[in-house]
Amino acid sequence: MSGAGPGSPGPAFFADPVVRAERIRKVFDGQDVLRGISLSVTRGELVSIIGPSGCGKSTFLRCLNFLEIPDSGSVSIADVTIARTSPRWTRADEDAAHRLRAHVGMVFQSFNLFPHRTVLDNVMLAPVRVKHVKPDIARADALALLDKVGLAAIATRYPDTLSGGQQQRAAIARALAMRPDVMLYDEPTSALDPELAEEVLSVMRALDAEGMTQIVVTHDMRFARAASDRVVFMDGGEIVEIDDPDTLYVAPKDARTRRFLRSML
Ligand SMILES: Nc1ncnc2c1ncn2[C@@H]1O[C@H](COP(=O)(O)OP(=O)(O)OP(=O)(O)O)[C@@H](O)[C@H]1O
Repeated sequence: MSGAGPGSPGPAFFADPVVRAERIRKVFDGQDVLRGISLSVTRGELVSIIGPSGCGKSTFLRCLNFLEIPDSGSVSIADVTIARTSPRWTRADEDAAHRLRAHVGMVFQSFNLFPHRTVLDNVMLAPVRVKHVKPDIARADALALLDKVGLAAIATRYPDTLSGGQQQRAAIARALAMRPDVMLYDEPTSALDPELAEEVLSVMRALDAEGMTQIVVTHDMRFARAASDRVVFMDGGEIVEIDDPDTLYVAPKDARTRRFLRSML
C-alpha cells in the first residue's frame, strides 16, 4: 500500500509478513537461474520485480507457489511453510504446496480464462468446485468482484468477445474469488496496448488501496515507480533491492543493473 501519509496506518501496518522466501535456488540445465534469493513481503505491500529479460523473474514468482519447484530454500505464505530439504518432491510436499496455493491468487500474462465458460462462470467455478461454496453465494460474490473490476455488465459474455484488458481484469476477479492472502502477477500487462494495460493497472492500484498484498513481475517501469511500495531488481539470479522507487537508487557496484535501469528511464 503506497503513499503512507497523514492519517495512514504507517509502518506498523506492514509489520505482518505474508510471504517469506528464503535462499531460493533453482538450476535449469546446469544454469544457476536463482542463486539463493530471499524476499519478505508484508501485508498490504505492493512489490514490483523488474530486471533484464531472462534474469529469472518469472521463475522466482513461480517458485513462490511451487508452480516451479525450487532446488533448495523455503517459502512461507500465510500459515504454510515449505522447506526444500531433500532433492525429492514427495506426495507430502505436493499436499503442502496445495495448501500453500490456497492462499495465493495468480495472474498470468496470457489471461488463461476458460474459453468455453462465461466470465461469470470463470470467476465462480473454483469457489464452487474447490471450496464447495454454494452456487448462489459464489454467484453473488463473483458478481461483486466483477463489479469491482468494472465487468459486471458483461458477466454473461464469453472470453473471446472481450478485449485483452477485460480478459485480464476477469482473470484478476477469478483469482480474487478464492480470497487469497497474496496476489502474484506475471507480466500482467505485457500482452496489452497501453490503454488496456492502464485499465488493469488501475484495478491493481485499487486493490493496493484496499490493503491487498501483491507481487508483480513487470516491465512497466512507470507503474513500478508510481504504484509500488518497493521495487526489487533482479539480475544474474540475485536481487538488488531498492527502498525508494522514486530515486531508483542502485548499489554502485552493480554496473549491469545500473545500465539496465538507465535504459528503462
Ligand atoms: N522450464 C524451464 N526449463 C529450462 N529453462 C528454463 C525454464 N524456465 C525458465 N528457464 C530459463 O531460466 C532463465 C530465466 O527465465 P525466466 O523466464 O524466469 O526469466 P525472466 O526474467 O522472467 O525473463 P523475461 O523478462 O524475458 O520474461 C532463462 O534462461 C530461461 O530460458
